[in-house]
Amino acid sequence: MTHTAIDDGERVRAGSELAAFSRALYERGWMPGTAGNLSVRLPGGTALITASGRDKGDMTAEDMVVVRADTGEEAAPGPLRASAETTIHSAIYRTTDAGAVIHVHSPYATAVACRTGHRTHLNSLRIERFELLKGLGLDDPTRTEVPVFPNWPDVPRIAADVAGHLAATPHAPPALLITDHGITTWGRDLAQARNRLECLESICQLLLMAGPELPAEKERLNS
Ligand SMILES: CSCCC(=O)C(=O)COP(=O)(O)O
Ligand SMILES: [Zn+2]
Repeated sequence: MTHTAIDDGERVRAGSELAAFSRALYERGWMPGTAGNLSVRLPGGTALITASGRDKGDMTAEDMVVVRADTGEEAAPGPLRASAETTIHSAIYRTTDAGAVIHVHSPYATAVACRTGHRTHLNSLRIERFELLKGLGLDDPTRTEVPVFPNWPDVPRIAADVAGHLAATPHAPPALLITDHGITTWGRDLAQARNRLECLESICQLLLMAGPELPAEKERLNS
């Protein structure tokens, strides 16, 4: 099967699952005002991703676009445009074995991304000791460094940063933050990516409740 010949039954099944996850994440308040995007890897080097600018609380299987998994190029002409952030999903599919990617603007992770990130440099959020780290599938579940990327207006530039970081960091956690923007997680399927997102959103809530300064923030303030 080539990347343009997607089995229609598979496309509708995957599209229905994407739509259901999107509606559920919207209901939690994590995809306000059309924010966020989700994708799944499909056979034949493709991926299915949410269309750009749609109300994420009102998605159906028809609101999805087939793209090339490795580049994000739309696989066939059609009326819908793929998410404006498709290249970030492609960067993850190119450099990991992820089967699904979720990006949301959930409040606690986004607040931590705002306070930890740098406008022009890659930073990272060190997380230690939280029991919820065990939900991320890490080699060492006692600690991790979640990268925090600059929110370049040119999305492919964010994607290039992400691809470079993941290619150079074999034990990177299945998650990233974009400062002033949001959080992205991935896993073998949407359920695993969503569970990892829940763990990180909860950890970020706890970090914000635990003290006035975040670890990376302290370093940044002292530098
Ligand atoms: C109103 S949110 C601005 C764009 C964004 O950050 C996002 O997550 C949604 O973009 P998409 O093109 O996937 O709708
Ligand atoms: Zn976004």
